[in-house]
Amino acid sequence: MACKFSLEASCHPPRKSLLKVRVMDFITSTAILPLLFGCVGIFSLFKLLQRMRMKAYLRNAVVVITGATSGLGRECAKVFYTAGARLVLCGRNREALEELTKELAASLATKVQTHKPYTVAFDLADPGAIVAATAEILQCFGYVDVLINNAGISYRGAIVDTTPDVDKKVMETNYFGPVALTKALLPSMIKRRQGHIVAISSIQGKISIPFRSAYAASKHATQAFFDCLRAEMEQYEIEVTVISPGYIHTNLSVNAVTADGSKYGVMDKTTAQGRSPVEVAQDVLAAVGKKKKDVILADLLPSLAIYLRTLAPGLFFSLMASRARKERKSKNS
Ligand SMILES: NC(=O)C1=CN([C@@H]2O[C@H](COP(=O)(O)OP(=O)(O)OC[C@H]3O[C@@H](n4cnc5c(N)ncnc54)[C@H](OP(=O)(O)O)[C@@H]3O)[C@@H](O)[C@H]2O)C=CC1
Ligand SMILES: CCCCCCCCCCCCCCCC(=O)OCC(=O)COP(=O)(O)O
Repeated sequence: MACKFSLEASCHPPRKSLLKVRVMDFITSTAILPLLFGCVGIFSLFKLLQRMRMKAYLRNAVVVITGATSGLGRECAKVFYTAGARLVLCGRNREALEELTKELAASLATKVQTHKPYTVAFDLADPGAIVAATAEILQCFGYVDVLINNAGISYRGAIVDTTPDVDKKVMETNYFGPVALTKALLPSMIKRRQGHIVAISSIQGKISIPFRSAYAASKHATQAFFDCLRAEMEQYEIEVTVISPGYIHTNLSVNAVTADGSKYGVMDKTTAQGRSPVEVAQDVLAAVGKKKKDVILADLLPSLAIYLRTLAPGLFFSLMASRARKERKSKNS
């Protein structure tokens, strides 16, 4: 048998192409090619099955989305609607919810059957309103398959200037509200031994940056609560997904509250340069469909910062202190 690696040609091709010829020869003469095709085939089949399972999971599922009036929540409404979910859209602005419902109904038909969303307007900072909203949802649908705790408010300010009322407002909206809504829906999920709770947290649920104390605290608390919930709900087969995005191009910074309680009203550069909420909503849909437990949706730097906080906290704290100095300086100049 001829050895494939011997140099047979009398006219020597250049070194690089010779190597190419040898590699190609090796691939075609061994079992590598069928093996490669086999692996690609198995991988594609796995992906196809995963996609099919994901679609079946969300089709006709009762999905409650808070903060559906704008930004990420609005885009989540669109992707879950297109996936065939039976939506319950929540927010404080009833008109914006109705407008979104009309927009969804007018959107192009998809391959799956879509359902007219149901809307419930309530304030997450009002515990009584949460109880009433839950009762309304359960009376209408009987159960909830997926709860997406997306609504939230951000904050900008120095700790020394911030009134306790501002700290409370941010914690009520971002932490106590979602916790109360989740607890109100849990008994029916436990009874069915089925359900999925999603929390839209933030990179700031993993690391704290200066002048975001109330926001970062509320998101750290969110991460902690839903991590505990995941462990406690495993026995009932209830899924818990915590999603931590980096900057998204929404009105979050415009709607942020400042140290004295007034509206910040500015579209920050970081927010404006953030990811498109349409793309982030697609990632949320995929994370829910794949029943992921903890997902970071951010660029390399924020993701590395999380590791730095754990592996070299001293260095991370110095970087944050320098960031605070710089921010203070630019504000005073
Ligand atoms: N944009 C970003 O850079 C990032 C955002 N996130 C998170 O994504 C989530 C969505 O924010 P995003 O879309 O960006 O911001 P938006 O300001 O566009 O949306 C916030 C939503 O929350 C709702 N909301 C606010 N306060 C309350 C309340 N008291 N009761 C009920 N609903 C309320 C608002 O509805 P309404 O005013 O009608 O009540 C609105 O629909 C938040 O949890 C945020 O922390 C995470 C990382 C980055
Ligand atoms: C090994 C090298 C590591 C280098 C790490 C350097 C440290 C860099 C710090 C990066 C900080 C990133 C902060 C990201 C914050 C973020 O994405 O927040 C998302 C939000 O929730 C936005 O809300 P906001 O109201 O603050 O706009």
